[in-house]
Amino acid sequence: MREYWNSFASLLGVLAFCQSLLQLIFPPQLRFLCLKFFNRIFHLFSSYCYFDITEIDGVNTNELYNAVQLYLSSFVSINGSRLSLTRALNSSAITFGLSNNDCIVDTFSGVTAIPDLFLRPLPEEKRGFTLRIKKKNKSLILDSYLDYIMERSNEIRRKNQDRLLYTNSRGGSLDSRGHPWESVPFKHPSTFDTLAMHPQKKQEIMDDLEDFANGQSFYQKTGRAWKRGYLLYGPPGTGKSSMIAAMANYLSYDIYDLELTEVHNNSELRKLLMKTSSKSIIVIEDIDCSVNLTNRKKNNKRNYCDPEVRCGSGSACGGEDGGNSITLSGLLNFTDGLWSCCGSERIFVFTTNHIEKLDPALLRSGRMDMHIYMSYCSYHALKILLKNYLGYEESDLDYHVLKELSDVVDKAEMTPADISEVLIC
Ligand SMILES: Nc1ncnc2c1ncn2[C@@H]1O[C@H](COP(=O)(O)OP(=O)(O)OP(=O)(O)O)[C@@H](O)[C@H]1O
Ligand SMILES: [Mg+2]
Repeated sequence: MREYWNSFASLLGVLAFCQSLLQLIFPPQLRFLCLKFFNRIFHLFSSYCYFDITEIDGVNTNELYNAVQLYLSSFVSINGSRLSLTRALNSSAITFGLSNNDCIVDTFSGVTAIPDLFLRPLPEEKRGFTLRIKKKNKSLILDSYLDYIMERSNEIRRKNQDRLLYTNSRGGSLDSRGHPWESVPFKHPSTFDTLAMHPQKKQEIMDDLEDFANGQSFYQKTGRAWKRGYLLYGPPGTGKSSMIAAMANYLSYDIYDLELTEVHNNSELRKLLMKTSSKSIIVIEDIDCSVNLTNRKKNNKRNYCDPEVRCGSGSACGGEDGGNSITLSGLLNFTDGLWSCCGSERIFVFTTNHIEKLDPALLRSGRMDMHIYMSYCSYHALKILLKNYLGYEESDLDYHVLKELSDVVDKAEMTPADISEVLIC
């Protein structure tokens, strides 16, 4: 590594010397021609090729430049003698960057040969980076290395950035950038540690989420869209919304809270879906209340004008796109159809207090992969609440008190929300 650095640095030194010599002796035009000539000679005999990644590409900003900048921040240690510090919008993390004329030698092991990659910031008047690759490795690694940088930078960005909670509560109107979603930083403190439920069930859900997040190759191999559906059901105050927040915090995903009553038709639903990003949880809360989703058979036999298969307040007819309400089939397409696969690594979560009101089509396996019953407070859940609110471990409590609690808690049919209120007082 050091070898490459030294040879490159000495080459730069020679070039800088030639340049200053030229400045002294020749007029600017001749100087320019000479430099061009030297450059040609240099590149002809060099075993490397060079790529400039500039900040601005014509009038557009260069996405690759930002990606490289972020990627390099993962290399630079705080011990460096001179570093640039940045903090991006919506980010709580500070990233480090190279200052001018510093360079980094990277090795990329995605291919058989280990290529020499050399990233160096361009001089200040032209902000950018130079990437140096051995000529013989150029075709072998260039594309895959750049893809790798883009992927890594997205990962770093996601890790550094505050997660966002999106809503479509403005109805169908778009913001100034043409986005149908509005967002605020997502700061819900619920985690799987604070969630009161049976530890075994909790672990099952965490394992399932983990498998999903790490399952890219499985989904590719089996030809399945990389998405997963969870249906959370149970009485009010049993932690369905808290579970969604815990999932998002566990996986570091954004949340899209879809307000179905604000969606006018199926095509609008599709557009909303298209504008969601990967690594996100798309939530429809209280699905039985937001839409009338019963009796899909009628939906199939009759037409979309049947008020029983429509949702929202409007009931004007007009087919899938012309009307002002969405249909059950539109919603099923949203979660399951071809459009659900635009983007990847997305989780759908539906919640309901009344699972019996939902159409079997929504419940069939494959559509909602996991049905999670959020129950009244059990003894195990109670122990977690006692720890959260009062700091009591099981060992801090008297055996008889514990026995009494375990006897009464199931019969009491109290929700974790009820018990939390009692414990706060
Ligand atoms: N399982 C739980 N673990 C920890 N806290 C809980 C749990 N269930 C409820 N709570 C507490 O009760 C409050 C309300 O819970 P939450 O909103 O998650 O319930 P919900 O099931 O979504 O209710 P709803 O059906 O009315 O939407 C939470 O802010 C949390 O403090
Ligand atoms: Mg809720």
